[in-house]
Amino acid sequence: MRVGVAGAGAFGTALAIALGRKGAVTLWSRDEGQARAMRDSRQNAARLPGADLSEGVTPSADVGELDDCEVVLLAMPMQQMRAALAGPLAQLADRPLVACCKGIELDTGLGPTGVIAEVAPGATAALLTGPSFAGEIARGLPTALTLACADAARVETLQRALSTDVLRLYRTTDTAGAELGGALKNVMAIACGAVIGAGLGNSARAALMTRGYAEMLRIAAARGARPETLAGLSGFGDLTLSCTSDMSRNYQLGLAIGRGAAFDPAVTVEGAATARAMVKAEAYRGLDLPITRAVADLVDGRETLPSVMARLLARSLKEE
Ligand SMILES: NC(=O)C1=CN([C@@H]2O[C@H](COP(=O)(O)OP(=O)(O)OC[C@H]3O[C@@H](n4cnc5c(N)ncnc54)[C@H](O)[C@@H]3O)[C@@H](O)[C@H]2O)C=CC1
Ligand SMILES: O=C(CO)COP(=O)(O)O
Repeated sequence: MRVGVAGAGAFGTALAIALGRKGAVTLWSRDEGQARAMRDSRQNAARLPGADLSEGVTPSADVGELDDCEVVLLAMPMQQMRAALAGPLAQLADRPLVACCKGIELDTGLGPTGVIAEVAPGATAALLTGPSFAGEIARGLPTALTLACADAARVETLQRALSTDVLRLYRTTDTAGAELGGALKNVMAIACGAVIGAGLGNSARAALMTRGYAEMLRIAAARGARPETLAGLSGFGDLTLSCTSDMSRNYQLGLAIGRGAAFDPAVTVEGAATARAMVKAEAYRGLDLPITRAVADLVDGRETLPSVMARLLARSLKEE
């Protein structure tokens, strides 16, 4: 199956490299200069320096080159996906589209598959998510991910097409669960980074991860997602990775907040918009989301870490 990857950031490039080791992959960048540089150097120096493009990868800025791809991975940030789908990628609306982003859309409260269903209703909407760092995938290190698609037959075909000998995909039809796990773990990673950055300790981080997971389960239940999906790679797995690794950009933003340090606003940090989206979304009104609300307050500078911590610690004692 010929694979297209739309979006030549760190993750799109890493997935193209992994899949390009077993077949033909078109890696589409919206930037002609970047596509040319990748063709010439066989690297993506801007987003994934040091990783060689594998043999099967053809970089291109011509969206027409995605036409003969039977499946296209959408590897741009969550808040950019709607515009990309409605714009240059509109011609791909008749095939499986696999979102590779993690987040909740700020304007609508939808996850990635919800946005695909709205903008490209003729496509099969799927999601690839789970614990993985682009640099490690590009190096061929073993990685397990969740592939979610409501169409039970289609998800099996895609699972075979997108797995390799070191990239092991597990499948589920619970798209809501998979997208919530991937989106919300980023919010919790910001919270954990802030606690570590401020020197509040590993015990506090473990508490935040656990109570954050409880919050994720409450949100999942409100959206009709299956709790066992949250316990899998896309939820618990990715929560563990992002809340404990300083390779995570969401965790790094948290560290900067905790240390009172500056953070480059150009870095892709999905958890900030997701925290805002969760607080804003009508569907979650009335849910007890203290950590998500705290992260939204922190990233928007409405509250300082000491006052957020004081608020969390002053909550009434309750049953676990
Ligand atoms: N980097 C990683 O290790 C992982 C990233 N992800 C997810 O992948 C998604 C993308 O992240 P990264 O690749 O790391 O970000 P990145 O910052 O490295 O790259 C984002 C890319 O998206 C492109 N882009 C933005 N808007 C676009 C549009 N409208 N049309 C086409 N391309 C567009 C940019 O030009 C850029 O190349 C995020 O949702 C992230 O959570 C998931 C797992 C691992
Ligand atoms: O999603 C990721 C790990 O699974 C990458 O994390 P960051 O986006 O926080 O870097």
